Amino acid sequence: MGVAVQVEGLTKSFGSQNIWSDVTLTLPPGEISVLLGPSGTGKSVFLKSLVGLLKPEKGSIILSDADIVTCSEAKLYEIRRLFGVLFQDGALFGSMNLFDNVAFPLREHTKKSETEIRRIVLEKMDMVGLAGAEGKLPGEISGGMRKRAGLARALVLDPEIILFDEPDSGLDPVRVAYLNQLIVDLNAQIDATFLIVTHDIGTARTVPDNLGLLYRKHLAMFGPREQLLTSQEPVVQQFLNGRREGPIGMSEEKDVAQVEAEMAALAARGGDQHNGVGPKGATGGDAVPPQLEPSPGLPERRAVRRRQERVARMLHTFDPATAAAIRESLPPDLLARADAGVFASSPDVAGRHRSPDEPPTSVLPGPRGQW
Ligand SMILES: Nc1ncnc2c1ncn2[C@@H]1O[C@H](COP(=O)(O)OP(=O)(O)OP(=O)(O)O)[C@@H](O)[C@H]1O
Repeated sequence: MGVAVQVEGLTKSFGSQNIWSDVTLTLPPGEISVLLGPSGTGKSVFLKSLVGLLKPEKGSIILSDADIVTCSEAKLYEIRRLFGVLFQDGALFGSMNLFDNVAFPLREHTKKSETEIRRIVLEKMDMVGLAGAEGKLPGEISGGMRKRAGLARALVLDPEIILFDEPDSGLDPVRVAYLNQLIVDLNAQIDATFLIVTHDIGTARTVPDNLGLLYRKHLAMFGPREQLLTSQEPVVQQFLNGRREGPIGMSEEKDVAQVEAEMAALAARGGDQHNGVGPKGATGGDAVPPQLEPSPGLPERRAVRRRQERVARMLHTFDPATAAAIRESLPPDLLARADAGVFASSPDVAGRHRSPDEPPTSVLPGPRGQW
């Protein structure tokens, strides 16, 4: 099973430019989480902080009993081996064929024999659907295949956490659909903790167990997918529906009067309509579409039952819309226990973005009514 990553009070600046402050969330072990946010809100900076490539000034990132922010270089080197990272372009070496690209971490970081390396590389390339393409150069294959090769390389050291930086970038919608299925299939096979940064709303709606949104230098919200998909927060609704009307402007936030006028016009038109990126948003129709399941023949995702137990414990803390959506995902035994109040005093709310005592729908600090 993958490990949990507990981020607490994380703050990162470059000189006088604050990127984000006080980011607190837990990536539950083995679950798939998606982090959304307008361009430039620091999603990539967050990923780089998780692997210790950037040092936040404040806060902690705890996994496997170590704090990535403050641990020694030697410990960081050890911890990094728990991570696999899929960079945006696959980050392949152009002069090496796919076999050598995928074998690279094994040759760099292990003392395995070439026979063993060959077995592992072929197994991982098969897992990502690239069997037979070992001899190709990155320049000879499509963008989708390059992503798959990058993913195979991210898998070779058997990571417990995999970070995906915009896996859908540059891919057509069909390739994105295949890649999303591959991500879910891999999660079922290896049960590692996944964090995906994406702008793709269809991915955000259908792939993850948990969703988060970075906005205005803070984590606006992070929680079970149902919490964001049913959220009435204007910024969350605007983002998940990919529309212009709302607090998020072209390059900065808009003023209150403009947002109010836009929202009134939107309501007059009947709210969010189908926008071609998936089922309707929170104000209409199916706000919480079914989550992608592993392909036939693959094992069930072990994270599913763990997550059901986790969210059943949190059920009493959610607003009615979120609780109703979560109830639909729970098996009868857990529902019965939740309704009997068995979990009511449980402190276990992993995946929260704030303390258990605060309402889970609380969002950004900031002047009331600004968005
Ligand atoms: N090494 C660095 N030094 C200084 N500033 C940086 C550095 N890395 C990132 N930044 C700044 O941090 C901000 C956030 O960048 P980041 O790439 O994390 O955003 P993002 O949310 O991933 O954006 P996008 O969705 O467009 O990929 C940007 O203003 C960027 O210029």
